[in-house]
Amino acid sequence: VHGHAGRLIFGTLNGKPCVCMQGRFHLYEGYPIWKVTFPIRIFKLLGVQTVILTNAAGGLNQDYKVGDVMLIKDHLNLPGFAGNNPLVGPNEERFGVRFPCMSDAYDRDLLKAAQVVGAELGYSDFMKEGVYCVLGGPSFETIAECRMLNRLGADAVGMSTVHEVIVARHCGLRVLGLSLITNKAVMDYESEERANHEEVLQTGKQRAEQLEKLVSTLVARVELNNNYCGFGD
Ligand SMILES: O=P(O)(O)O[C@H]1O[C@H](CO)[C@@H](O)[C@H]1O
Ligand SMILES: Nc1nc2[nH]cnc2c(=O)[nH]1
Repeated sequence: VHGHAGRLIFGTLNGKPCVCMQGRFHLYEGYPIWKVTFPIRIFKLLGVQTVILTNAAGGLNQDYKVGDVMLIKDHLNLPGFAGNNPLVGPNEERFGVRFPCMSDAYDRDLLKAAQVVGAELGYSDFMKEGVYCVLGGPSFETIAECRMLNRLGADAVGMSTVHEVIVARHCGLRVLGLSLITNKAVMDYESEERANHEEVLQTGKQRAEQLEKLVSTLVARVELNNNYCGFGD
């Protein structure tokens, strides 16, 4: 998508071997869903154990402000309700089971670790925890859709992440998800606000440094055998 470099960056972050996707594929670009999630399986084959997925999202929760960072505790896969799931088709037994569990999709220890690191960095005021809902896009939501999603239990809405999470969990990767609330979803017919991609990019730039700090500090604490040091004891 415009503004996504489309590169894989290999290196070390705070001493930990990492690969970063500079950009991602989206359903609305016309890719089949298996292609959208293909990089996750490549990461698995490269030996990756933990994935940190980030996104820009519209805030549905009325308590959220633009610039908040929501730790994803769960998701609503709306395209999945209509059969659009990246695991549809013959199951690749090399990666995982036919019917993977999703009630533990977002790793609770990693989420706790992100909260601890966020608090240490002084970010608690803008850190939240909530439910992310994926839609196909590329059109932003109508007012009625935003109201419905909020009633269904979604705190933020976007057009990515969930498919990658499903494939990551299928092959046993641990997942942390972070949504940057780049705009407030319009829920009121009197509102003059209009969702737009420019605001999304602008909010992203404003929080970029703090998000980098949050992720790099967290990565420093993740042990390669998937245990964590410094948390829960
Ligand atoms: O989810 P990411 O890729 O962060 O981007 C979000 O922002 C874009 C819309 O402005 C859409 O691509 C939506 O999914
Ligand atoms: N669907 C959707 N995706 C977004 N990405 C960033 N903001 C939004 C939004 O309001 N809605």
